[in-house]
Amino acid sequence: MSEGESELNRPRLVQELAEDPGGELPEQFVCTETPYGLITASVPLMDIPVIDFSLLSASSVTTDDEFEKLQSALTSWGCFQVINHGIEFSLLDELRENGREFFKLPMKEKQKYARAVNEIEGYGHDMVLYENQTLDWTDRIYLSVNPEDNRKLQYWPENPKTFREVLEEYTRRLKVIVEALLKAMAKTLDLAENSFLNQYGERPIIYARYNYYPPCPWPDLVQGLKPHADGTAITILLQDEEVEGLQLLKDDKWVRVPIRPHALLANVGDLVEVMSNGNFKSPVHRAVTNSEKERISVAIFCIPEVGKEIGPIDELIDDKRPRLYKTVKNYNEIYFKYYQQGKRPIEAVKL
Ligand SMILES: O=C(O)CCC(=O)C(=O)O
Ligand SMILES: [Fe+2]
Repeated sequence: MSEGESELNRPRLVQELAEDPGGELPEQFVCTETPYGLITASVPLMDIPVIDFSLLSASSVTTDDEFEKLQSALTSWGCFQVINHGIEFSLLDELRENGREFFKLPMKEKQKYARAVNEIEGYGHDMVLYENQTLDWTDRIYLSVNPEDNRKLQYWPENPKTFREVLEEYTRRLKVIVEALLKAMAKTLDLAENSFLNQYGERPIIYARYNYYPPCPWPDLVQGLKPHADGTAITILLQDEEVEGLQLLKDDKWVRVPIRPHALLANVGDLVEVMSNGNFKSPVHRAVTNSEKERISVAIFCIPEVGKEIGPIDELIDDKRPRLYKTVKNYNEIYFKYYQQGKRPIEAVKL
C-alpha cells in the first residue's frame, strides 16, 4: 500500500468520464458493497428535525421548546435543518449557481485552479493516497476561507464574476450562525454557553468544498461520496435545490435526507462528538449518484483553531459517564488517512 499521491496515480476527472460517450468505468470506481451494505438497496426518506434559528436565538433555555427540539436532534441524529437563519435566499441561490457555472467552464479554464499533488486545496478529484482506494463520482473545488490570512487566492475562481464575493459573504454570515449554534448546543447540555466555543477558538478554520456530481451512467456500481463522518466541529451543507443524493446512517440503516431548498443542513462533526463526550453523535453520511441529473452541494467545514486541544468537556465526565475520548490536536492530520481507506477516524481517539 502506498501513502501519498504522485502524478502517476492521478485519475481522470469524473466530469471527463461522464462526458466521454464510449467511455468505460475504470475499475477504481467500482464499489457495489460497503461495510454498510449494498449501494443499490432502497432507502426511506428521513423525517429530519427542523430548527427555527430565529426562535433559538431569541429564547432562553427554560422557556422554549426549540431547545428541546435541538437537544433531541443532536442526541438522536446529530443533524438538523436550520430555517429562518436570516441569510437571503438569493445569496444561497447564487452560491449554488456559481458552483454550477464554474464546473461548466472549459477544462482549460478550470485547470488554472487545479489542485497540486498532495495538496487539498483547488479544483480536481479526490486525493488518491492508497492503491486500493475506491474513487468517488465527484469533482470538487476546495478552498480555505478562514483565517483570512491563510487564503490561497490562486485557487479562488475569478469566473463566474461573483464567485469570490458570494463565498466570502456566505461564510461571513455562517460564522455568526455557527457560533450561535455552538452556544445553544452547550445550553442543551446545561453547560456554560461558551463551553464548546472555548475549544473552537476565535480563529476557527473554515473550508468550503463545492461538490459536483455529474450524471453517472453506472449508478449501481459507483458511489457519489463514500460513507464518512466529517472531521469538523460543525459542517453546514447547502444541498442541491432539486436533486437528492445525501443519505445518513441511522441505527445501521440508510435514510435519504429530504431537500428543503433554502434550509441549511447542520451536521455535528467528530470534534463536537468528542467535546460532548459522546452525548452528540457525528453522523455517518454518503452521497449517491444519479443517472440523469447532475447535482451540486456546497459544504462549509467549521474546524477549531489550529493547535487547540480538543477533549471532552469536564462537566460531562462523571462516574456514570466516564471519559470516552482522548484529547486530540490537529485532528485533520489523521482524518484524511483514515477517510480515504473508508475507516472512521474517530476510532483513533476513542479510549
Ligand atoms: O453532497 C453531499 O450532499 C454531501 C457532501 C458531504 O458530505 C461533504 O462534503 O462532506
Ligand atoms: Fe460530509
